Amino acid sequence: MSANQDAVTIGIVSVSDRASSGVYEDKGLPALKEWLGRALRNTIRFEERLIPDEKERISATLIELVDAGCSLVLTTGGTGPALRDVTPEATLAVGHKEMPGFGEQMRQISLKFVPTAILSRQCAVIRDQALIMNLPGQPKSIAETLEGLKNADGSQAVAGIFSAVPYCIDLIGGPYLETDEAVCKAFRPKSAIRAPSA
Ligand SMILES: Nc1ncnc2c1ncn2[C@@H]1O[C@H](COP(=O)(O)OP(=O)(O)OP(=O)(O)O)[C@@H](O)[C@H]1O
Ligand SMILES: Nc1nc2c(c(=O)[nH]1)N[C@H]1C(S)=C(S)[C@@H](COP(=O)(O)O)O[C@H]1N2
Repeated sequence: MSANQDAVTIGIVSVSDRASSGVYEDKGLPALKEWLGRALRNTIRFEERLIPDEKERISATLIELVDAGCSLVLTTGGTGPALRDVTPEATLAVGHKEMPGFGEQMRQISLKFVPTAILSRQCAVIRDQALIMNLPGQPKSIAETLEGLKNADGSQAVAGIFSAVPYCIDLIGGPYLETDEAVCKAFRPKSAIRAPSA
C-alpha cells in the first residue's frame, strides 16, 4: 500500500446450509477473497462469516459487520426461489436505502452465462456507511458478476457490478478504493478521481 492509499475492511459472508454444516467445503469465501485481492490495490482486512440460510442470523451478521467498520459487505448464496433462500429478505431488513441497480445489472450479466439467472433475487442496500450486496451462491458466479463479461480481445462486453462500487463507497464517506484496471476498471466522474498512487 502506498502513502495515499486507504485501507479497507470488507465483510464476506457465505450463506449455505450445507457448507456451514460441513456437508461440503465452502468455496464462497475463498472465491470472494481471491477476486477482491486481485481487483483491489488497497490493503484489505477481511471479516469472514460462514452461516446457514436463516434470516435472523443473516441480518444479525450483516449488522455486526457494518458495526465492526466494514465499508463493503458481500454475501454469496441464498438468493434463489427455494424455501430456505432468504438472503435478499435478510438484507432488505437491515438496509437504510435500497440500491436496485446492482441486482438488475447482476441479472443482466448472469443471463449471458446461464438462463436460470432469472431465478436469482440478489439485492443491494446501504446501511450506515456500508454498501451490502448479495451475489449468487454458485462459486464461479462471484467473479462473473463482479467482473462482468470480457470479449476475446480483453475489452469489456458487459460491465461487472464492481465498476460502480468505488464511487458508491466515496459517496457514503468510505475509503477511496483503487482497482487494478486489468481486472476491473472503476468508473468515477472526473471530479471524484484522485491522483493515482505510485
Ligand atoms: N458456499 C458454497 N461452497 C461451495 N459450493 C457452493 C456453495 N454454495 C453453493 N454452492 C454450489 O452451488 C450450487 C447451487 O447453490 P445453492 O445456493 O442453490 O445451494 P443450495 O442448494 O441452496 O444449498 P446450500 O444452501 O446448502 O448451499 C450448490 O448445489 C453447490 O454445488
Ligand atoms: N453468474 C451466474 N449467476 C447465476 C448462476 C450461475 O451459475 N452463474 N446460477 C443461477 C441459479 S441456478 C440460481 S437458482 C440463482 C440463485 O442462486 P443462489 O440461491 O445460490 O444464490 O443464481 C443464478 N445466478
